[in-house]
Amino acid sequence: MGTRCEGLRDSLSPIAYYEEYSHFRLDCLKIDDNKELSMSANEDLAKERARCDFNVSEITNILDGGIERTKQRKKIESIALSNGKCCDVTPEETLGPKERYENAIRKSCLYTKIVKDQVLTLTGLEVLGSNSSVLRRTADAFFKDISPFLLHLGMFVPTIMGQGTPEQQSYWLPRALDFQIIGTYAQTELGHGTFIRGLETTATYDPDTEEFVIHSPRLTSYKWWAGGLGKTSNYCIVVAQLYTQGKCYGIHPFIVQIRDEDTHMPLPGVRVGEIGPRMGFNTADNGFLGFDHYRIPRNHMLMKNSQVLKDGTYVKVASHSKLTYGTMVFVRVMLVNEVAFNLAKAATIAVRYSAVRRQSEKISGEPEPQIIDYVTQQHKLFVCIATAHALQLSSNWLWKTFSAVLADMRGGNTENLPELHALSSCLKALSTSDSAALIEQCRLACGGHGYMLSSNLPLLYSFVTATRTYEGDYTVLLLQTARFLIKAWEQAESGNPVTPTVSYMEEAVVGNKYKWNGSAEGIIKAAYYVAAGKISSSVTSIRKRMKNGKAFEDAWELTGVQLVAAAEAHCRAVICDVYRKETVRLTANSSPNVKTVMDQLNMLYLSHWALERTGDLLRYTSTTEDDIISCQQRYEELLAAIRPNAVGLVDAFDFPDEILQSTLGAYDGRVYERLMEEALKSPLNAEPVNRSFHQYLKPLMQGKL
Ligand SMILES: CCCCCCCCCC/C=C\CCCCCCCC(=O)SCCNC(=O)CCNC(=O)[C@H](O)C(C)(C)COP(=O)(O)OP(=O)(O)OC[C@H]1O[C@@H](n2cnc3c(N)ncnc32)[C@H](O)[C@@H]1OP(=O)(O)O
Ligand SMILES: Cc1cc2nc3c(=O)[nH]c(=O)nc-3n(C[C@H](O)[C@H](O)[C@H](O)COP(=O)(O)OP(=O)(O)OC[C@H]3O[C@@H](n4cnc5c(N)ncnc54)[C@H](O)[C@@H]3O)c2cc1C
Repeated sequence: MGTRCEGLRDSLSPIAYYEEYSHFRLDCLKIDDNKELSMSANEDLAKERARCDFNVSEITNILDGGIERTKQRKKIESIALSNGKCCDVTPEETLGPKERYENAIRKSCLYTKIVKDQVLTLTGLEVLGSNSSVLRRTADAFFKDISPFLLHLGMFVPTIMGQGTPEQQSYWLPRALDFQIIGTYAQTELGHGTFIRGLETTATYDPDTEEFVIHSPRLTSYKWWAGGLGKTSNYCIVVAQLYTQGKCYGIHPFIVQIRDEDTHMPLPGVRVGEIGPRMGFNTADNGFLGFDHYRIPRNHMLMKNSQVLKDGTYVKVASHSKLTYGTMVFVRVMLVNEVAFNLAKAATIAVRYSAVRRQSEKISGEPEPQIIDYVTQQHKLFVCIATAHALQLSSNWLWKTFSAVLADMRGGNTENLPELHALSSCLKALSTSDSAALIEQCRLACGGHGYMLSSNLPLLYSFVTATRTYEGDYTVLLLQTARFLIKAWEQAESGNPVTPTVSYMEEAVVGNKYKWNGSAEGIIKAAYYVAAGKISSSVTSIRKRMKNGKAFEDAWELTGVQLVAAAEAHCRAVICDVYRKETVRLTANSSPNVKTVMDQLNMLYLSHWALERTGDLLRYTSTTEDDIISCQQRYEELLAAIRPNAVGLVDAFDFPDEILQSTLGAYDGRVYERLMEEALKSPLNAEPVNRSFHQYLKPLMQGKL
């Protein structure tokens, strides 16, 4: 679909290509076969680029984290994309389930080989660290849906790194990084996903043989969902209840071989398969897994945080009981970046398409405007660009926070873990939920063509909406953050110091109402006051319920709706704050126009959320109706100010066409030509008359059925 992919069939024009693969002439579709479909770029998009008043690559560099990182990313992308093998001549989505999976494996192996042979030599293991987002982004040129290797790199390897002893790491990591073994992360079971203390798979230590016996006692204990488990992996991390010397010590991670390394047959005592069609992830062979008293060596328990000695003695090593949950925290941090990137893709597609698409008349008889000139369209789209920036910058900030806490923990200090857990939980929840909603908004903004799979918007949505559920459901994670907030509120009330991300509570506990001020800093402060107000209301409700005789757990449960809203408000304030501070910091040395447009986007985001939460502002601050009116006016002015730079802003995300994989979003804007080219690839167009006509339609129509 992108320029390099076209190279695969360079010798054939689209019409000739179609005729080659079909058996009837294009005049059936009423296309004049003397004319080529237009190969020239769309003029409206060219005009948009000409009117953009800032240096696009400056913003690209900011989003990448500096000019050197942009260069590095482009180098990796060009290595991976240069041979054109990433593209499918037959669209992935028109294949049957087996062929899709096989094709995904073919491409995963191809991509892995490119990474191993060419990218790793360039970056070293950095590619899995700070460059992993580049690896992830580039992978999208190979897969429209998901690679079956995602869990291997995304969770199997990180779990060994985070939960294995140095000896275990030096044994397993070289094999895993070289893809001699492929693994996944099997935690969720049919019966339990959220409540992991309730998992039912058991790992019972047998000191006589120095082995663990892994067992699935009932149907609900079957592992369910792990990506790449159904057909691809031969190893996996299994999270199971550890029993030794007759006592249960709770859930622990184990490395379990499930298939023969040579034949790939499931090993005796292992029952493994794929879970069937899903809304998305259909190339990721998500699987089920059960064990019948299956034995693994003692040293296959990942023993960094706790150990079982040869005689069965249990030894706790870690200073914090939740360190076994470390991989989940890591992935939640990664996911903020993941969804920012996917939202940026959707925004690019929808903004470019809106510059190409013309519809209706603003003034009777006048030419039809580009749909991006409707203010309602700008309202739908510009917040998507701003949110992609907000989440990208928040994700960089969260990564730094995560790295600092990790460094502390290496020195035995787990003091900041609760704050990291609270932050990563709510940022994961809000970023995935916002991104899914806004990607759907981008699809709606593209009208009927947005519904085409070839636009790539439906697949982006089906992927991102899953991120709201996996790695901790939205509500469940916000309730985790709420636990932290309520405790912090009580600390602040009693005059004790609180941690940096909740320091706003120290001022807010006094109970004064904040007077609205429409500056960026004023809106952020108001957002913190809204959060404080909601936390305070939740505390009051819990206390009232307890005063009326409820136990704390019941009072908490009954206050759940307010607690989730409080955690949401807290997280929104944090995102607004981080987005503002990072924008100011990162544009300090930028050219004036870059500074201006980044500031406009930031103000748009802040005003958007102020307007979305007017009820809260009126309730928890001294905001007046006049303040809301001026905020609305400012918001509309910002839409108009951003409009001329909209295409430049999405160009700054710098997605090659191969990564966007969209008929509507390609750089040259040949939307209609690409839609037709893709339609012509439909298997139903491979013959003029489908056999069902003779089998069913004709007998029906002739009354002979
Ligand atoms: C070729 C391909 C190229 C690819 C390129 C590779 C690039 C890689 C990047 C890719 C990035 C991502 C890809 C990943 C794809 C992932 C797919 C999906 C995987 C999964 O879904 S795995 C399964 C995840 N499961 C969950 O998340 C379960 C959610 N549930 C929980 O986390 C917990 O059960 C809980 C809800 C937190 C409750 O736990 P628990 O009951 O034990 O705890 P309590 O509620 O009683 O709380 C007690 C106490 O502990 C605190 N606490 C809880 N969790 C943590 C924690 N993690 N850290 C610190 N503290 C924690 C809690 O707050 C309480 O504290 P308090 O008592 O209040 O002080
Ligand atoms: C595409 C996809 C890929 C996945 N990949 C993996 C993988 O590789 N490995 C793996 O181990 N798992 C994987 N999972 C599983 C995933 O982690 C879980 O589905 C997720 O954690 C949610 O758990 P659940 O399904 O048990 O939902 P449930 O907990 O049953 O949630 C159902 C509803 O109940 C609500 N709820 C549950 N508990 C509470 C509570 N305490 N308070 C209030 N409300 C509550 C939730 O908010 C939700 O609305 C994957 C899931 C998906 C969709």
